[in-house]
Order: sequence, then C-alpha cells, then structure tokens
Amino acid sequence: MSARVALTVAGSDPSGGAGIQADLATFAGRTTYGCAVVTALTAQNTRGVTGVHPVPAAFVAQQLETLLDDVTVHAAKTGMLGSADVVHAVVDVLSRRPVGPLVVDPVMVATSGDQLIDDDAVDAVRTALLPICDLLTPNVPEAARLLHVEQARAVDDLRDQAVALLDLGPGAVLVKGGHLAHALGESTDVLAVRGPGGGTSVHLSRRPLVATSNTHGTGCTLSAALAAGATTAGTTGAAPDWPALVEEARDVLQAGLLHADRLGVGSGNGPVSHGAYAWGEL
Ligand SMILES: Nc1ncnc2c1ncn2[C@@H]1O[C@H](COP(=O)(O)OP(=O)(O)O)[C@@H](O)[C@H]1O
Ligand SMILES: Cc1ncc(COP(=O)(O)O)c(N)n1
Repeated sequence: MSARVALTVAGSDPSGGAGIQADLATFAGRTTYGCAVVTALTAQNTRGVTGVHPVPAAFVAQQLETLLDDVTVHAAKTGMLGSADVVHAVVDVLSRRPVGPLVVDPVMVATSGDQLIDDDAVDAVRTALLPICDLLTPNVPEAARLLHVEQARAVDDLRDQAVALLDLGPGAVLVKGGHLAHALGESTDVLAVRGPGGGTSVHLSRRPLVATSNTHGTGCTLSAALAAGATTAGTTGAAPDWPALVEEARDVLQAGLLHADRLGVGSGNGPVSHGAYAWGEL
C-alpha cells in the first residue's frame, strides 16, 4: 500500500500559520503525505508581512517538473503565486502533467492586510489558472476582485458570486464567508458545483461563529484540507464529492479555530491550530 500524496504550490510563512507550513501541517493531520513547491519566501509574523522574495518562475517550474518526474501526486492546491509569470509557469506544467484534482486558493491579501499578489497576476489567475481548476476557494474580497464586482454583503451575494465564478472555468467554486461571519453571526460558505449535464447545484455550509482573533491561515488550512480529502478521488480518477469534502474540511477548520486561543503563538492575529481535529478537539 502506498500513501495518498498531496502537493501544495505556495509561499513560505516563517511564523507557521499560513502558506506551505500550514498546508503541510494540515496534510499531516489528514494522514496525507505532503509535497511542497515554494513560490515565494515571505518575511512574516502574526502581525504582518515585512517583505516578499519571489522565486523565479523558471525555478518554480523546475521544482514542479523534478518532483513530478519521480512522485505520483493524487491532488494539489495552489496558494500564494505572487506574479503572472509564476501563475503561467504553474499552469504550463499542471496542464501537461497529471496531479489529480486541483484546488485553487486565489491568495491575494494576508489576514494582516498585506498584498500578496499584483494586478497582472490576478488577470493571469482569471484567464489561465481558473480553466484548469477543479475547485476555486476565494474569500469575499477575492471573489469580488476576480469578478470585478462589489464585495458580497449577504449570503445571497455569496451564492450569486459562486455561480458567476463557475463561468470563468472551474468545476466548482466555494465562496468563503469568513469576512461576513461577525455581521451574520455565523460562518456561511457557499459551494456551487457544475453537474455532468451542465446544471449547477448550490450548497450552503454553515458553522457557528468562533469568537477569536486568531485566524491567521484559515484559508490555507481549509484549501489544504480540501486537497487532502480529494487525494482519495485522485487515486482512482473519480470526480471528488465536493459537498462532502467541504463539510469535512470545515470540521477540520472549526476544530482549528476553537483550539486557536490555546496556542498562544505570537502577539498579532495568531495561527489556527492545524492539527486540532486530528487530536480530537472537535
Ligand atoms: N470566526 C470564524 N468562525 C468560524 N468560521 C470562520 C471564522 N472566520 C473564518 N471562518 C471560516 O474559515 C474559512 C476561511 O474563511 P475566510 O476568512 O473567508 O478566508 P481567508 O482566510 O481566505 O480570508 C471559511 O470556511 C470561513 O467560513
Ligand atoms: C505565504 C502566505 N500565504 C498565504 C497567506 C494568507 O493567509 P491567511 O489565511 O492568513 O489569509 C499568507 N499570509 N502567507
């Protein structure tokens, strides 16, 4: 028997809450072997980002090619890609080489408010990456920027934007409502899935609001848990059951948020607790 293997293509966060560090910790918590291609080094802590050192696009491609020459990957996710050149390099390799279901977390801004992507890269994500993506997981500002519309303010807006984003090419879209959670009094994400016959189904995923400021890495953890869950479909070539995988991933994140205040890491917006679900915290 061999391991289910998940790949993250993302930036490094030395504080461990977000980026590849969060992804690998989440993969491990879901008993999935993790590989990581690094797209950028950030100088970052729980208070903010003080610098970004991008990896040249050709070397991102070389990391991917070298890995995939040797290792079979059953599902992948992308996180911070940073520049249009890196987006195109990643799309070039992933559209030629199978990696199983692809989850795209279109990381644009850190929880601290720091920009992690330039405008050209947003265009490249829209035009080149979304057509090869199986599940797109934007937060409220990211969905608005991809669609050139105002930010969602209610669950109906999340639903409309999830359906509208399907037209840009992904097989499914999960618009995360974390930024509305305090206003709505609960955390509601909306999943839109394109069916085999072309129809669209919409699913609401609701969880009680967790009253914590320790939310660094929530998006990374959710998309990593989704990629880990999708490895099972990736081993057989079956289509992932996204509604079920979203519920599992939300349980992983909910446990991570409920346990976050007990970590006590850093003095800003601290990390979610990536392994809490595996430790039986929910
Ligand atoms: N305070 C909270 N309580 C419960 N769930 C939350 C909370 N904040 C965020 N979430 C959930 O965390 C996930 C990531 O949310 P969001 O903050 O929207 O994305 P990002 O981290 O990419 O900005 C979503 O599933 C969202 O519903
Ligand atoms: C390297 C890297 N990637 C992604 C994020 C976004 O994380 P968050 O979930 O806090 O928005 C981050 N802060 N750093």
